[in-house]
This record gives sequence, structure tokens and C-alpha cells, in this order.
Amino acid sequence: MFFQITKAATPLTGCRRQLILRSLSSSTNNIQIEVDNKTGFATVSMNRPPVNLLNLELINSLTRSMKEMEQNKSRGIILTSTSNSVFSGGLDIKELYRPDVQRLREFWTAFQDMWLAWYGSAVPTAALINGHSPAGGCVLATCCEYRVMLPKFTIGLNEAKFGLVPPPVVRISFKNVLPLRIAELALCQGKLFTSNDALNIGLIDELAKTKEEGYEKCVKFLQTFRKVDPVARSLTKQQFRGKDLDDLRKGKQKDLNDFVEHVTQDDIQMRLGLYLEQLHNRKKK
Ligand SMILES: CC/C=C\C/C=C\CCCC/C=C/C(=O)SCCNC(=O)CCNC(=O)[C@H](O)C(C)(C)COP(=O)(O)OP(=O)(O)OC[C@H]1O[C@@H](n2cnc3c(N)ncnc32)[C@H](O)[C@@H]1OP(=O)(O)O
Repeated sequence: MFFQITKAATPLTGCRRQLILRSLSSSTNNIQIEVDNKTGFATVSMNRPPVNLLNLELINSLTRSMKEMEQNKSRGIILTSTSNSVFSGGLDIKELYRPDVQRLREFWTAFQDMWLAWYGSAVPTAALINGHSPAGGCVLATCCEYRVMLPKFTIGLNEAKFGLVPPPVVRISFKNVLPLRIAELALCQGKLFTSNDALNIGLIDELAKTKEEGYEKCVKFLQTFRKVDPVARSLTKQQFRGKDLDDLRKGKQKDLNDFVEHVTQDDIQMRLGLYLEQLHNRKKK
């Protein structure tokens, strides 16, 4: 993939000059990448209005972005969104409802690859959670090494509430962040935590009042690795996450088959249909 590079001031950091890298190969422009001149850190912003739902194209763009930043020897990545109220609304349920099975398989394979790329990234990562972050949004945030969240939003894995069983790839990064008992209870309850509660249980690391403050906190975290050898850092991270990554790599085909079998069941399709309807009608009441 090719990038067009231009210099511009960014709304994220006021007048600080940044390199704006815009993906040219993506016709949808669903990701924006900015590289800070001073720190060398890249900000990856999901940009799929209105609520950054993870469809096949956005998932593929997230994976490609990570691979390219690794190739470019990026020194750190901040994942956020261009929205004012949503980090990511999670999986686009339209991908799961009455699916074309071939596309459903492609979709879940892409999600597995995105998880492998972000959870296993060689580059240090921080999530700037500038809005709601349910389900797939929470998976992305927990793939990162550090989380800074703005107040009065929600984050968590709510799949159980609408009848989905969270597969391993969804559970693992959540379990990596939280004590096992809290993770188990939260998953069984399909619980979404407020920003404050998320801080109290350790699902996020810091709160920030504004996106700018959150950005500075993410930068501060990434700078903690400034004096650490990048290869040693990356291999140490792999020692912690390597087994999880290997388990998915080895079990990819089974995980895919389980996912497709689960999602295409009549009962699950009915629940997904009802949930979509509920989301659509939410504001009419
Ligand atoms: C053995 C086991 C094997 C396999 C298991 C199978 C499956 C596992 C699944 C994998 C795990 C991941 C799951 C997910 O991510 S599912 C998605 C979960 N997400 C949610 O529940 C969030 C729902 N959305 C919201 O709560 C709100 O939309 C949100 C994000 C807080 C934003 O609110 P707001 O800004 O007010 O925006 P709207 O609600 O008006 O939404 C705008 C627009 O988008 C539609 N929409 C919202 N979310 C979704 C979604 N997830 N999928 C599809 N569509 C969605 C909403 O209806 C609006 O559209 P409209 O046309 O009505 O205007």
C-alpha cells in the first residue's frame, strides 16, 4: 500500500506539526494515520462514521496499518477514532446477520488476523478511547498495551446480552488485562463499564478530561520505552503474549469453523435480527 505524505496542523494536538499519512489504496478512507514529527509516534484513527463499526474493510485496514507501521519501524502507535463519542461500536452486526457464508468466513479470518497483528505487535501501542467501546471496540482497546479513556463513556464485552458466546480471540486480550474473576463475571454478565468503573477495575489505565490530554498521556506512556532496546522490548512482550498468539495461529481453522457454525444457527440469527432492530429503534422511543 502507498501513502501520500503531507504536512499539516492536526486538530488532535493543536498547532503541533505532524505528518499526515493518508491511505491511498483504501477507497473508503476508513483509517487516518498521522505521524508526530517530534516523537515519531503514529496516531491511527478509525474513520468509519457514524460509529466505527468493524466491517470487513475496516478490519483489513487496521491489519494493514499495523503491518506497515512495523515495516516502517514506527516507535509507537496510538489507536483512536475521529468520532467525538464512539471509539468503535464493535463488530458490524450486518456482517453476521443473514450472511453470505463465504464473506462471513472471510470476515472472521480478517478479524483473527487483525487480532494477531495488534495483540502481537512489535511496536508499543496505546489506545486513546475517546468514546464508547463495546465488544469488538473493547477487544481492540485491550489488544493495546495501555488504555487512556475519556469520561462518561462505556467499555466492555456485552456479547452475552444479545446471545453471542464470546470466542477465545475476544476473551484472551480481556483476560490479559483483568483479574480472572472480574473478567469471568463481566463476560457472563455482558457488562459494560463506565469510564470510572473501568478505571477502578483496571480495564483502563488512566482517565483524561479531553482528547488532547489523553493524547499526551498516551505519548508519556510510549516514551517510557525510549531508553529500552526495541528488540529486547518486543521479545519480552512476545514472551508474555506468545502462547496466546500461537494458540490462535494453530487453532485458526477450528476457531473459524466454530464461529461460522455458531453465528449461522437459527436461534443466533433470530437474536441478531432482534438486536439490530432494537438498535435501529432505540432513539424512536
Ligand atoms: C463458540 C463461539 C463462536 C463464535 C461466537 C460468535 C460471535 C462472536 C462475536 C464476536 C465478538 C464481537 C462482537 C461484537 O462486537 S457485536 C457488536 C456489539 N456492539 C454493540 O452492542 C454496540 C451497539 N451500539 C451501540 O450501543 C450504540 O450504537 C453506540 C456504539 C453506543 C453509539 O451510539 P450512538 O452514537 O447513539 O449511535 P446509534 O446508536 O444511533 O448508531 C448509529 C447507527 O449504527 C447502527 N449500529 C450501532 N451499532 C451497531 C452494530 N454493532 N452493528 C450494526 N449496526 C449498528 C445503529 O442501529 C444506527 O443505525 P440506524 O440505521 O438505526 O441509524
